[in-house]
Amino acid sequence: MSAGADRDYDLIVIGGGSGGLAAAFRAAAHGARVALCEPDALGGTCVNVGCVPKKAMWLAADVGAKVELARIFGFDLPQATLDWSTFLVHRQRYIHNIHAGYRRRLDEAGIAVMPRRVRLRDVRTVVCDDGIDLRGERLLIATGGRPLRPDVPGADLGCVSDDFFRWTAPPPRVAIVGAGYIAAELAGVLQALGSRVELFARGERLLAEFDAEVAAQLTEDYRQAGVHVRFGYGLDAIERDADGTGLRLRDIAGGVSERFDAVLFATGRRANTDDLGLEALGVALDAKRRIVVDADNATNVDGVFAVGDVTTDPALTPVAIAAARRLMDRCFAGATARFDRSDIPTVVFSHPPLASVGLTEEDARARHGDAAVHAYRSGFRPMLHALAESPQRSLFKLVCVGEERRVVGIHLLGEGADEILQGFAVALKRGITLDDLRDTVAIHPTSAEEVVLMR
Ligand SMILES: Cc1cc2nc3c(=O)[nH]c(=O)nc-3n(C[C@H](O)[C@H](O)[C@H](O)COP(=O)(O)OP(=O)(O)OC[C@H]3O[C@@H](n4cnc5c(N)ncnc54)[C@H](O)[C@@H]3O)c2cc1C
Ligand SMILES: NC(=O)c1ccc[n+]([C@@H]2O[C@H](COP(=O)([O-])OP(=O)(O)OC[C@H]3O[C@@H](n4cnc5c(N)ncnc54)[C@H](O)[C@@H]3O)[C@@H](O)[C@H]2O)c1
Repeated sequence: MSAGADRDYDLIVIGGGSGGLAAAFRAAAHGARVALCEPDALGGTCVNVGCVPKKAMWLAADVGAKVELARIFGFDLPQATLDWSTFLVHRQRYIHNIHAGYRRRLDEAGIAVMPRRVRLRDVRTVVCDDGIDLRGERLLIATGGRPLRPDVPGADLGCVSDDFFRWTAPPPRVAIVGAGYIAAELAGVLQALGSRVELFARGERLLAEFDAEVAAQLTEDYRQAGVHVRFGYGLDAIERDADGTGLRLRDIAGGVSERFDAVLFATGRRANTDDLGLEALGVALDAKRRIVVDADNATNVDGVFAVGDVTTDPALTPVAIAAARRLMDRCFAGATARFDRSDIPTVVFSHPPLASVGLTEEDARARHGDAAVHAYRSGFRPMLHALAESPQRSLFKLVCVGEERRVVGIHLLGEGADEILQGFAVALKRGITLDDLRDTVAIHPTSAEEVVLMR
């Protein structure tokens, strides 16, 4: 460990989000002297404007939908409408408790927290926005990303996901632009919580990275739930109505949409690499201005590392955390293991949720050839929805390769899929075959049993 002046550290972490905090805690646990620089709320995107408040809204929407099912079953209940201001107290109290937990753990770990925005002065020094220099043997950049707006006239009239988390009531009519994770998630939440939602996708499908059939079933479920989904939409501009009461989308053919109370852009994110002084140090960035890291999360500059959304790694909280912990184990505990980026499971918290691990059928065919790929699917109405005669359907799918039918992809859309996948993701990583699944006795009656009963 380095000796030296007060402001010398073994590690300086820039950014106190998922990756930065995980790194700071792990390095300190190995005995390193750590400084963590974070000008905003601890926890970064995930805790403040990402996974956590999003999941809270998803849970509220899910409860509301279940109340509607309960009314169909015969429970004597009024129509479920959420008073957002009441719920937001619960959501923000939960987040406040996370902040307090981090604060306590940082103090206990002896990590110096600098509530400062910083930039790199040289490969061992960062300068805080109050002019103070900090020196570190190693620098870890974990500055995450921010929402990106499309480059069209009137884009500033629209909102992004950060703004969504400041809303205190659902806008009556919302246009969502985009077709990725955030568009799919917020469309479901807003529709279930009382907005009328129209989703404008520029491509021909939702969730381009996910299995096409499963994404098509989600589109169908959304349409059944009342979400208007439009594909092949070329956005040209956002305009405010002459009387100032609403917003309209103009498409590239000159067509003008209906009136909306809010337009929400879910059109991707941009890495926070501006104003960090990276160019001057020669830190390599890709075309999207993300930091290029190797398998060890090292940049091309010795002693400068990066984790999380600011890098080319998948933008998921558990990825940032796992990469950070492995890196710190290597830096400060002599470990050699690397973060294994294969078969990362993920869930889109849509309504119903879509859980996925491994290869889509399309990817498997491209990688292994058509003849080697065998897809198995089970489309069904989950019991809860069948009882209520609600149209929502589930689609579970397995993608297998070779004679032994090794399972290389599991894609689950439906009630409970978010909680079902984790265990099966372990099995997939262990290299199971279709026969291993079939040899496992089903748990009945569940949705999960469909995974082991597929023929
Ligand atoms: C709406 C939404 C929902 C999401 N839902 C999920 C989900 O359900 N599951 C999931 O796995 N992932 C989800 N994600 C993605 C997840 O939030 C990110 O992958 C994760 O937060 C990345 O962590 P990070 O540490 O790389 O960056 P961040 O969490 O963004 O943290 C970066 C931190 O760096 C700080 N910073 C920036 N510049 C500086 C500077 N110059 N000096 C000092 N500090 C600086 C910022 O203030 C910030 O606190 C979601 C994202 C969004 C936007
Ligand atoms: N449940 C989760 O784990 C979760 C939830 C939310 C976000 N995230 C992470 O955050 C990342 C960012 O989410 P996101 O939904 O913003 O990005 P995304 O990359 O998932 O989707 C962006 C969407 O915007 C569209 N788009 C981009 N530019 C456009 C334009 N000019 N006009 C119209 N459409 C445009 C793209 O075609 C795509 O459909 C995700 O990739 C994911 O890694 C994860």
